[in-house]
Amino acid sequence: MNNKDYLNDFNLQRNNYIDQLKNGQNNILVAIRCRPLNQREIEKSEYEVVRILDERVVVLIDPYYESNQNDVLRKNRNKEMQFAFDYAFDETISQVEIYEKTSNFLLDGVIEGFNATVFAYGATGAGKTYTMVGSPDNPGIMSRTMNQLYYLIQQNSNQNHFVVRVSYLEIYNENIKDLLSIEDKNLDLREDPSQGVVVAGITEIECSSTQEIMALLKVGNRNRTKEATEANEASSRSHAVLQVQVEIKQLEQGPQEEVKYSKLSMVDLAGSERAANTSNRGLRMIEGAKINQSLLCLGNCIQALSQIQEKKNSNLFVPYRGSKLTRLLKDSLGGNCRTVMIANVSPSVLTFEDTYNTLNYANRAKNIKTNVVRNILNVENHLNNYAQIIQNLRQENEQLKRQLSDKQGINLPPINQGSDYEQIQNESLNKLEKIIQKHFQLELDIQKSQQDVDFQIDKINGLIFQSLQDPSNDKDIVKDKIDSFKQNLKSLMQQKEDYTNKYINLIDKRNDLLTQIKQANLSLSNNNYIMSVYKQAQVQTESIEIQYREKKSDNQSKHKEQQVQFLQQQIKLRDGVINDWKNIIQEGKLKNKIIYKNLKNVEDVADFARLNHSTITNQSIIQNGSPVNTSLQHSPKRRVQSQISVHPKMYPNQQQKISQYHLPTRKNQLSLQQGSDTNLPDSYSAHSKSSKGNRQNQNYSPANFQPNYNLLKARQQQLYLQRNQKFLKQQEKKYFN
Ligand SMILES: Nc1ncnc2c1ncn2[C@@H]1O[C@H](COP(=O)(O)OP(=O)(O)OP(=O)(O)O)[C@@H](O)[C@H]1O
Repeated sequence: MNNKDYLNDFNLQRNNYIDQLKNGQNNILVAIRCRPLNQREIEKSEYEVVRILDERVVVLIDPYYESNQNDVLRKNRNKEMQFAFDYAFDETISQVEIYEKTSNFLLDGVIEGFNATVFAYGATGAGKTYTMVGSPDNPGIMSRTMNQLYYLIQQNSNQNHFVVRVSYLEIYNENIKDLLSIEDKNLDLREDPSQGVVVAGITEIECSSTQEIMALLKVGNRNRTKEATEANEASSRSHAVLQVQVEIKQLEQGPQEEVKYSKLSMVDLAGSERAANTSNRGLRMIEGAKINQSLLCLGNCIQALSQIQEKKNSNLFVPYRGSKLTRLLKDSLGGNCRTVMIANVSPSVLTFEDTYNTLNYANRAKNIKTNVVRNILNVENHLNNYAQIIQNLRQENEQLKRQLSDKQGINLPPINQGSDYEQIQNESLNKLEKIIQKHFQLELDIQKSQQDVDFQIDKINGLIFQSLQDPSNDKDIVKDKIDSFKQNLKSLMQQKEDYTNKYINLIDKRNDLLTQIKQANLSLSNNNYIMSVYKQAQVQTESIEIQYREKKSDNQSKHKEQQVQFLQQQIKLRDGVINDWKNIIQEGKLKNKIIYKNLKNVEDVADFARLNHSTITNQSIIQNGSPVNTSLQHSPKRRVQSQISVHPKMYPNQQQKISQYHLPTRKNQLSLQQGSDTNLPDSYSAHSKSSKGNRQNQNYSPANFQPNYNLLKARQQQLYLQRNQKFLKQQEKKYFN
């Protein structure tokens, strides 16, 4: 097989592998990126010990090979070590190419609900941050990935609705810190049954463009823990994790709404160098140890996961809990996740040990069992070619440098050309940043005071309610207590109003801030930056407000529940009272019957009836018959007549007479008693059993005064209900005013 064939073979294998990754059969792609020698390294005339071949093989030349022959530990190392990866990139690879080859394919899965993770691994100064974040002119994987994500979202927006939320955190010395929050506190990890691993209380910002996310990253990166080490002037001492949560909702839903979630994690790991290598002591050394601990744990997890894949044995233990980093990335590494690791190395001879460690680490993650031996043969051929090319380029480079310095009159522009403009911009930026932070700090302070007052108001309201609820409390004591509570409430309400007004004023002033930002005429990137500072602060105050409202509505619903319980008790009480009254009514009805039966004269009937019917004045009811003349309603006694019923069948011709009936005098009461005679059956008769009697007197017979029990009952019930209502009103007044 010639070189061309085996290259084609390589590419074919790689494409197949990426296809398998896309289909979920594999879960990790490992790439190596070797950066160019930096200025310092060139100045020190350091030479390169790394060669990259065919975008796949890394050859590492051991500079200490000869001297190590006496070292027992290093004796078996080869002079040239070869490693094969899915991709290996040399210093000529552009930011866009590296993105397109390693990460672009992940995005199709992300908008389908699959998790994806991209790591940058490597020693300090090897180029991790450059690969992940890049520079404004040459953005790295994070920004390009987000661009593609928003592009795909736009392409799919007619089928799905997407929400993108971003959080940015760092893990420093095994502590998690929110990089998008002003508050400097450690956050906890929690395992949520539906959402997987979550960082409790982290700021999540909904973003709609890459620019917004990059501006947030800029803010976050400023908060990141950095220190100068010997190897890197601005060495990141923490692992930085940018997590992008994507919520995918189908626009046309069936009866059951389906929402997919995916998490895209982009991780810029802390330098993997050994603590000894950077001459670090004390705290720096502890940092180094912690960094190494979590990276080791990450390596163990990756190895366990690849073994699960290899052996098809899902029972193998994955030590996620060994570090915060692996706990956080648990569902990004395992399950439905596709992981890309970009291991960064420096070609310099001085970093040989770090490079060797990095390549071994990456190799553990991706132990490609392809025909390495055959490749090595070809590698050696290539190696010679590459060495020659590099030699040529070096010479060319030196020549150009000499030409440049020989040229008279050409002064390279100073690096800080245009510094006046930059200085003004920076000053404005700093000034605006301070103003924004001061403003939002004030908002936060007012918000907190307002919430404190609100909390006290709720507390007092609760106390009032409690005092009212306890029936055993002495009424006067309760009244005194409530009066003093009310006094407090009044002053608190006043305070609350003052704070609310101040808060409203501050919110109005946000517009002034925005105008100030506009008037500062900042460059586009500075403007983006300051707007993200503004947005971050705004989101923070708003999220505190939302958190408070949620807490308050929780409290309110608890309070409402208490009130409902109390009212339910009241209803029970009322039902009990009504039942009691119903029984009394029943009893009263029976009693009435008995009383009516025992009434001795019409006067008594009238009095009793009046007692029970005092408010019914205009109704004339004859039971089962026609109404009695209602013209006789002047005196209470006459009124009684209108309510007395006579059976129409008994006295068909006497209706008129009855209607003209005048209440009997004392004189004829006797005769009524003696000569009572009616043909009324028992059910209609008030008290007479006799069917004989004088027709003359029958008008005066008590039998004619049949009481309307239904009416009585209705009236009684009406009265009792009125009394109950009055009672309930009194109760309400007592408890709620
Ligand atoms: N591929 C590259 N091309 C050009 N310059 C690079 C490249 N990679 C890294 N650099 C430069 O090397 C320096 C160190 O890189 P970087 O800060 O990315 O390292 P790092 O691995 O993130 O280090 P640390 O772990 O200490 O944060 C930077 O000045 C960066 O611009």
